[in-house]
Amino acid sequence: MSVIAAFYGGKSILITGATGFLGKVLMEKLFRTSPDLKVIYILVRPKAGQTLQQRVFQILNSKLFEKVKEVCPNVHEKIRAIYADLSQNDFAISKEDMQELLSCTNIIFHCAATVRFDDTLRHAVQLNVTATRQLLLMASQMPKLEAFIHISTAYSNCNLKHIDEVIYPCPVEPKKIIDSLEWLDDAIIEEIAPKLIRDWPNIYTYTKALGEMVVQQESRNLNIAIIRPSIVGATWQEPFPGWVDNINGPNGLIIAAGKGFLRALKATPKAVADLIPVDTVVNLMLAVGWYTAVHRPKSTLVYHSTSGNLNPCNWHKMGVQVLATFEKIPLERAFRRPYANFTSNNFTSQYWNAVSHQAPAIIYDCYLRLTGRKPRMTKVMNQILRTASMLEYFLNRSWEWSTYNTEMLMSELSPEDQRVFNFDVRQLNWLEYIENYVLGVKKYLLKEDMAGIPEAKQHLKRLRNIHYLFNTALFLIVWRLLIARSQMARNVWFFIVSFCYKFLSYFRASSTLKV
Ligand SMILES: CCCCCCCCCCCCCCCCCCCCCCCCCC(=O)SCCNC(=O)CCNC(=O)[C@H](O)C(C)(C)COP(=O)(O)OP(=O)(O)OC[C@H]1O[C@@H](n2cnc3c(N)ncnc32)[C@H](O)[C@@H]1OP(=O)(O)O
Ligand SMILES: NC(=O)C1=CN([C@@H]2O[C@H](COP(=O)(O)OP(=O)(O)OC[C@H]3O[C@@H](n4cnc5c(N)ncnc54)[C@H](OP(=O)(O)O)[C@@H]3O)[C@@H](O)[C@H]2O)C=CC1
Repeated sequence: MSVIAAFYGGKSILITGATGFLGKVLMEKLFRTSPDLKVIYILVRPKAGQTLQQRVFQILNSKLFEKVKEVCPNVHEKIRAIYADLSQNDFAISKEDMQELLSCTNIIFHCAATVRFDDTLRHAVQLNVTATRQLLLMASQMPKLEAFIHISTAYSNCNLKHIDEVIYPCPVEPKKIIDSLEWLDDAIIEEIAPKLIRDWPNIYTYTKALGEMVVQQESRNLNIAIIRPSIVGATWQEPFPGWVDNINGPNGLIIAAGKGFLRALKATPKAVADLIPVDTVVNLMLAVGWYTAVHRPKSTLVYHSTSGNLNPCNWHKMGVQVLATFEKIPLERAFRRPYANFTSNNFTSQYWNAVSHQAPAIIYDCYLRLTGRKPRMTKVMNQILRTASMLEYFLNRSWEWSTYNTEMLMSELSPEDQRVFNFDVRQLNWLEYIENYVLGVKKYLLKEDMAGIPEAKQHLKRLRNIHYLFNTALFLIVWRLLIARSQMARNVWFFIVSFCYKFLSYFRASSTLKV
């Protein structure tokens, strides 16, 4: 019997960010392994014209929750969606709902955040810092609270090379930033943002670092732990391999590569690709929730959920395997054949951008114009290149994250818990994982049918023929122009033709002699 699964039985659990990538996998695992839990409160806002109930209905009826429905048929009754907007005062939660949350919650998993790298400083601080402070304040008024688990990121201190499982101070106090944002106008905030974030690469990682400081400063007597995942990828094993549902991080790049839009990337081939499967992160979160509540460590413990120091993979290996999978299982209606080139050199990268990305997009848009359609490829290409350039910082560096706390926790688990809540990334087979990941992107994110694979392969063959035809035509045109304009080109051409002629004559003569 799993000790951790039993621990969550009968508990009231509050999850923020439950509609996000990590949040959904967390809920799924909780319902599947502890179907006798009392209730999961989720703080949700209406979005994209959907009410709270519609959003919950959609999640529970998704493929991800298929297994849950078998083990926990009354899952609908155990989930309680509470209207909340984390960027508002008191989260805009009604008095009755707040009362219920304060009096009943046993465990909090705080996953909500804005993960956009280019968000405004005001919004990112509101979500990643102020909302964390507000939630801690709420937590301090919860008499039954046993543990508060805060999800940060392994990149919150990416301005350092070696990162320990400790909270590092930020140069400016979070409180000072929160206070000043109250009276500064947006234009001034955006002007001072680059000065504030200093050597952090973007607003996201900076505000996540501030969020950790807030956790440390406002922890009062609470049992708190911080989890820092690196780049969270598709599921490894549970509930099934390869599940993924948004275009963040690697996912967008995998699609862009598979569709033949992205054929080169400014990345250091040997740099560590620190991906961590989402189910591994969730297993660690649940183990940390149990450990923090039951063992009550004296200080706030930080746990790294990373793969680089235990089972490293690099971008080259990852890129090669992504391409190998596209050979077997191509995406439908590709723009060009998938091809990949990792380069860390600025000049080469700009060359590839011009030749492999911008030129084909312009040519295709000309074709669309000529055939009376609206050009769109240049816009799509620019968006992909913008995203790729935002991720460049992470593709050209390696970090060392120590994992003492994570390994200590692993050794504290019973063999059964180590199996049910496995977060030992040493057991991960990268080649298999990446293949399932790419397959998952095709099936669950792009919703492409496997029956369409033969047609997709046929389409790639046609693209290859077009490519050869195009290159031959280009060569002939360039050659014709050169011959017409340059005496030297004519001389070279004359030399090549006469050399070939002499070689053929010699070959014919010698074969006649042999006979
Ligand atoms: C030898 C082999 C060589 C191979 C060579 C090469 C080939 C390559 C082979 C492949 C190899 C694989 C390597 C993988 C590398 C991975 C590196 C990852 C590093 C990650 C580090 C992460 C570290 C930190 C980790 C963390 O700690 S946390 C999480 C990380 N955070 C992020 O990953 C957010 C980033 N992104 C943004 O910050 C924003 O995306 C931004 C970028 C500003 C754009 O922003 P923008 O241009 O505005 O575009 P969007 O608004 O995003 O969307 C644009 C359009 O897509 C639509 N759309 C948005 N969503 C969705 C959605 N769900 N579902 C459906 N559609 C959506 C939206 O509707 C809009 O459509 P439209 O309206 O135009 O029609
Ligand atoms: N994905 C990754 O690679 C990594 C993620 N992390 C951390 O993990 C956590 C979860 O990330 P992930 O699941 O990927 O992110 P998602 O973007 O998928 O999910 C973010 C969640 O936060 C919610 N949210 C955002 N703004 C508000 C708001 N104003 N009010 C209420 N809810 C809000 C979203 O709700 P809605 O659906 O309504 O938008 C969504 O549920 C974050 O803290 C992130 O920093 C850390 C390392 C890597």
